[in-house]
Amino acid sequence: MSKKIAIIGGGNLGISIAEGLLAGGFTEPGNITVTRRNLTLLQPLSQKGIRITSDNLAAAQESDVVLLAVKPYQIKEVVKELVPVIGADKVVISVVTGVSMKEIGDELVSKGAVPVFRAMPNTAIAIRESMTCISHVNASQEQINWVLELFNQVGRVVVIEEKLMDAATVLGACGTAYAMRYIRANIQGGIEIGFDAKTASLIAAQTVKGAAELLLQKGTHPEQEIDKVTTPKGCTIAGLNEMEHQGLSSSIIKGISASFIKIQMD
Ligand SMILES: NC(=O)C1=CN([C@@H]2O[C@H](COP(=O)(O)OP(=O)(O)OC[C@H]3O[C@@H](n4cnc5c(N)ncnc54)[C@H](O)[C@@H]3O)[C@@H](O)[C@H]2O)C=CC1
Ligand SMILES: O=C(O)[C@@H]1CCC=N1
Repeated sequence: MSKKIAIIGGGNLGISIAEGLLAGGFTEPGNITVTRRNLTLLQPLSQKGIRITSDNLAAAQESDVVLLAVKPYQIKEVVKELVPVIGADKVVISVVTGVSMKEIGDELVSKGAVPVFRAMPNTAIAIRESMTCISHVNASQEQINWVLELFNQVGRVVVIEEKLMDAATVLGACGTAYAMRYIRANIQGGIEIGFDAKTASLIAAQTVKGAAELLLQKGTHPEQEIDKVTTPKGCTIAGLNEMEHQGLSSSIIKGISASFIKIQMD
């Protein structure tokens, strides 16, 4: 029988997850409940048959899987609220940045060995192109398989040690924003060299998508693919070297480190 899923915190990510599960046909709309305090922004989900409510307790009680998608500073209050209805028969999945499975488990200690997962997806989950990193504790192989299948439905998934979860947040979740900024810079450059914004956007986005698919489908290394493009004395290497002279790779590496340090500090 299909599991019922409660997404607690229907914001950017919570809504994207609900949309991705629906788009992939992973479960029927009626098996998904999304909660937030102000329901107005959840109306579009409701129109697709997803249940919406501001009642976290009822949503969790009626569900087999409780997916926590609130902000880090909100999670302890939410988990405390849900303690009466969470037990070892339920699966808790947290997508909350920087909050460990132990911190969540400690709030549930009175309920025994509750299966807790951490999942770090990104907003591309809405179109089933997420990269999701998963860690877990107290979970059976069946529960692990189900959670992996859930996130496989909405992109690619990899199991990691929890100690890498902050790094996963940066590379795999913040990474969507980094990629968007790179694409936007290409659009700005494209306009400067003559394209209208719409054409520049199409070319820039598809070119980045194609580059990523080359790596994902062929399993090659970026430098192998770069060598196929950089004709000797050609225009590509002239532009690429100028970007490196301006600090392209170094700025990205420093930015990733800055995001990581921010998580570690919070
Ligand atoms: N946005 C992203 O790309 C990613 C976000 N995350 C993590 O996911 C979590 C959510 O992030 P966003 O969706 O961006 O934030 P958000 O602020 O858009 O969503 C949080 C939602 O939780 C709701 N909420 C707060 N307290 C609540 C309560 N007591 N009961 C019910 N709902 C409540 C808020 O109304 C809001 O809609 C954060 O912990 C974030 O670090 C992780 C990976 C990617
Ligand atoms: O920026 C943030 O804190 C969250 C975590 C990853 C994406 N958004």
